[in-house]
Amino acid sequence: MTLPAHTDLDDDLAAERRHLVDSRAALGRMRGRAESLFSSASDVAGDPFAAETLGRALMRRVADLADDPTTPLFFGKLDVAETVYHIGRRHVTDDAGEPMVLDWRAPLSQSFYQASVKDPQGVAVRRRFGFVKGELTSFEDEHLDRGEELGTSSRILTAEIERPRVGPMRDIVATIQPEQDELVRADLETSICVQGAPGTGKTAVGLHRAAFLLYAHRERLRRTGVLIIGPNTAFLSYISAVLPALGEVEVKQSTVDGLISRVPVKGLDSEAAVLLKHDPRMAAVLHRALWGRLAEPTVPIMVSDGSYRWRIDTEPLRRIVDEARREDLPYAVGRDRVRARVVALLQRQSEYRTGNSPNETWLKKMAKIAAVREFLDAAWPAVTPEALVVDLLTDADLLAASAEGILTAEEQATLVWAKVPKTAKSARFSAADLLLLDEAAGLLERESSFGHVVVDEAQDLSPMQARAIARRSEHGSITLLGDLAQGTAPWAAARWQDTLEHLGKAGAAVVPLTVGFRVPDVVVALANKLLPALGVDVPEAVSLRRDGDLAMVAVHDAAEVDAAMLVEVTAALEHEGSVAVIAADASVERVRAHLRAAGLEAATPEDVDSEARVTVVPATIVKGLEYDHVVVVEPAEIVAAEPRGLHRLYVVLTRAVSGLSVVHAEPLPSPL
Ligand SMILES: Nc1ncnc2c1ncn2[C@@H]1O[C@H](COP(=O)(O)OP(=O)(O)OP(=O)(O)O)[C@@H](O)[C@H]1O
Repeated sequence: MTLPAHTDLDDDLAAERRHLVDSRAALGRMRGRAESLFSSASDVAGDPFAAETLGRALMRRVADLADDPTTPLFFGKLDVAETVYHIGRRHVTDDAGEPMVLDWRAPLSQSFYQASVKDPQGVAVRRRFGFVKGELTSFEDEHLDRGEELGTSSRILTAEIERPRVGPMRDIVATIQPEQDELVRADLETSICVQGAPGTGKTAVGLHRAAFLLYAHRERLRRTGVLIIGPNTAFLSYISAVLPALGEVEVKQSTVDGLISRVPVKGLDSEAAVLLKHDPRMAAVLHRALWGRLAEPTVPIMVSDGSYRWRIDTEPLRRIVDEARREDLPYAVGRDRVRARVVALLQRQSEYRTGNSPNETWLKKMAKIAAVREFLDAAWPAVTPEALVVDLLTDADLLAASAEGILTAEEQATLVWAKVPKTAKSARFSAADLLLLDEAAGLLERESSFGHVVVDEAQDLSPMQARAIARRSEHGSITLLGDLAQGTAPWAAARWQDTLEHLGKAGAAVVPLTVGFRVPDVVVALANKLLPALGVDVPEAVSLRRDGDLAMVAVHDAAEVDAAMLVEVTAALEHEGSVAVIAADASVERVRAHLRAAGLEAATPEDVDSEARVTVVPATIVKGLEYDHVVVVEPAEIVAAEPRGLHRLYVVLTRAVSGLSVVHAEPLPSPL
């Protein structure tokens, strides 16, 4: 590549810096205009309601235009057909409305991520900018028209990947890779499943796709909403800053448990009961238990409205119930439908007899009148999710009838509660019961559907959890992100197709990501030794990172492990960036105490804004997180702690950005 003469380069840099200053000033004016519109909203709008609505929209606009001096307004530039376009986190226009910076999500910006020598898309030159503490300090050009292309050897990309990690996750808009961009910009109707090795950017892709869809379908998604589902609260706090940094604040983030928590958890299940309650056969059992409540009408309805007496025979009543049953509506909707049809029959009789249509009051009265209510309570009884689940788990006969041919007698016995609660409301539901309650609620009434749902660490979804998500994305699309090799739940998927089916998105394509941006190749090589033992068919990761250190520290005695850990932590603190000690859950407090005794107060993984540089993380919480330097304490103990311990160790070994130390007294697990 030929570099321009020294002075040209300086001139160029100066011009770009001027554009940065001008763009910032223009953004300030945009905000000023929005603010003055906001303060005069009540004069412009005709009535208080309109003023309120307009005010809210303008307030949002003012917030949208906030300028964060620590993030550069643009990070790239395209030279297309003699016109230049700066690409940044948001649109900035000058006073005449001409673009000064294009939003990275705009259609034209796509070429910044996708243009290549082979397919230049009209781009003559692509420029990437380097920043140091918000100051524009350098740039890097690719003259695509002269056959220059840097790909992953871009110095600016490398610097971004190798930058020390501190605090919460950051956006990657400046360096999204072509295969990531394709997933980010997949259209709203398309559901996709991304299988990617650790650190290939699955989480990043999911979050950027949410931001992209919100930009491309703002109105629709503002109405229906976008939901991000993550494995635990530590993970949610780790990713919580990414979307706001991209200007998107109206996205709901939750765990599956948070999504379905309709009652407080007070009960505890046996391991066998937990497994069963995550099994999709429970959906079939609940379905049968609910619809088994219907009973054939055996007595006619006889009512009087004060002036006349009306009668509906059992035959038409039977027809009404059968018809509604065949319509396959949610149970509670079906019940309302039956009531409405009974009232319609009474209405017709009244019209026939009196020659007049009865009024609203009459219709309402008939809908609630005792005879109609009694008929409904017998033929199509009302039920709550709580009552349905309590009945099923406390009434062995009902369970036997509902589970016949679905669950074995032994499985049924596993489910039955020893104590019958006084009322359904006072029942001590377990965490797994929440899944049954949610399933029951979904049988009774339709859930409202999000426009788009991103599910991270999806390999750990149980079929019943997937069904809970399916109910909330029935009319929307999903982005499913995960790695089968990192499946640690007892029900973890072995094939994506199964999960997709439970999610109601069987047609979604499974797309691999294989380029790793986090884990250095020496560390990847160590973790990859575990892959053959994990029983899944996934492509190995290829690391972009040639830097990075791996240290295997063997000590002779378990009593020396903590001291060796402290040596590794102290050495890691000599370098920039975050340090994590990952240990089996049972050893976390011991490790923390040892650090404290040495004067090191360690943070917890939930506390992403902590000043402490060292975090102690239980092995079961570390999924999805990353730290510059990771010290793993006693891998054998991590493996022994749970049935899928080797999968857990694979997760633990792939958290390091620049260095990994493995401290052990026990022999390493055999694949290593
Ligand atoms: N295109 C990119 N440019 C720069 N950094 C990137 C890029 N893609 C991913 N990264 C970085 O790589 C790291 C790993 O990304 P991410 O957490 O999204 O991976 P993941 O596939 O979800 O990992 P895991 O399987 O461990 O959950 C993050 O620090 C992320 O910012």
